[in-house]
Amino acid sequence: MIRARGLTKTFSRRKEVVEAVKGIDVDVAEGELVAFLGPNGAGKSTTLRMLTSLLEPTAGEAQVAGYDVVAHPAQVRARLGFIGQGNGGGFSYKVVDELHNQGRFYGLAPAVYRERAADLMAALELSGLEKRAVQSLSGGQRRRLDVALGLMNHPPLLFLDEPTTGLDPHSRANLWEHITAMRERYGMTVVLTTHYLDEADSMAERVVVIDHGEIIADAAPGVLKHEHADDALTLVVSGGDEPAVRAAVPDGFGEVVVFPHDPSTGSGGPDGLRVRVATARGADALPGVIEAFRLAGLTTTSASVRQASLDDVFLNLTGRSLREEAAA
Ligand SMILES: Nc1ncnc2c1ncn2[C@@H]1O[C@H](COP(=O)(O)OP(=O)(O)OP(=O)(O)O)[C@@H](O)[C@H]1O
Repeated sequence: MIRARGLTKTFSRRKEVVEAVKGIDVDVAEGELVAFLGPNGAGKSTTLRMLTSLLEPTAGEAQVAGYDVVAHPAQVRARLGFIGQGNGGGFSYKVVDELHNQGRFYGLAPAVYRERAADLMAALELSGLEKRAVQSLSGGQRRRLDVALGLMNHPPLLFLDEPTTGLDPHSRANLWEHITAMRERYGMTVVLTTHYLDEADSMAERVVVIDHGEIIADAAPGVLKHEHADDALTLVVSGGDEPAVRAAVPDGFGEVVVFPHDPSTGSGGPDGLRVRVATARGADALPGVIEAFRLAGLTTTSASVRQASLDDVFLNLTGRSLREEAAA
């Protein structure tokens, strides 16, 4: 559905030159749901705008839905829906008029756009809001209207630029439910950008991590975490000192950190130690560590596994925390 090679965008303004996208190669197969994940300014929107033919690349090429984005922008646009960061709906228009106008824009016959608008309003829980002015909708309703607008031409490919930014967690989850339902219903390929790590992790089948205009990783979230980050086991042990604990950790594990245990915050007694062990597949590895400790005469009084996150992946790849950058 998408094939981009060496896609590049350089903005020049006065003396400032910004290399927003630095020669990315990316393929998206029909039916995939792909999230572009990266910090602010990474180049996600610029990439999307090139792939939707809204912005001409400085170099490189991209075929989208079978057409070259530079040579055949009209054919590309006819085959995609694009939901940008700003709200598409005109503020004072009524919801239903917005949808009908969109249908007219795509050259649909009145009977067709009326039926599609009614259908999409029902599917996206907008029924009853037909006559409401767009400006009176809640943030979540506005975003669902944006999705409806993007789907009026029944596109085989849908692009969403940060669809859930600014929504509360409930509205974000709700919008995701609708996006996945719409995708199944229309068999669409979906490409979106986000800087919400949890969202990319739980919802996307494939995550393309983009930083400083370059793709630095591209795989399923589980694969990224397995390849680029470790789970962390935390055990509280007693019956031995730090050297004994370190010696008891079996070979093949990652970094081992030993802290004095604070008995006021958990089990282990006054002589307990808190041990953090980095490892792949933490849940599977934990029993082996507990058994190795037991054989070394150590007693494990509590244990937990923290699974690697996409933030760990980003941190290991870039030395920076995406979570902290997003918060900043
Ligand atoms: N029209 C423009 N003129 C000059 N620089 C631009 C322009 N558009 C984007 N940029 C710059 O290109 C870089 C990439 O921006 P882009 O909007 O693609 O990032 P992003 O990953 O989508 O970020 P965000 O999550 O904040 O939307 C940034 O440094 C940005 O300031």
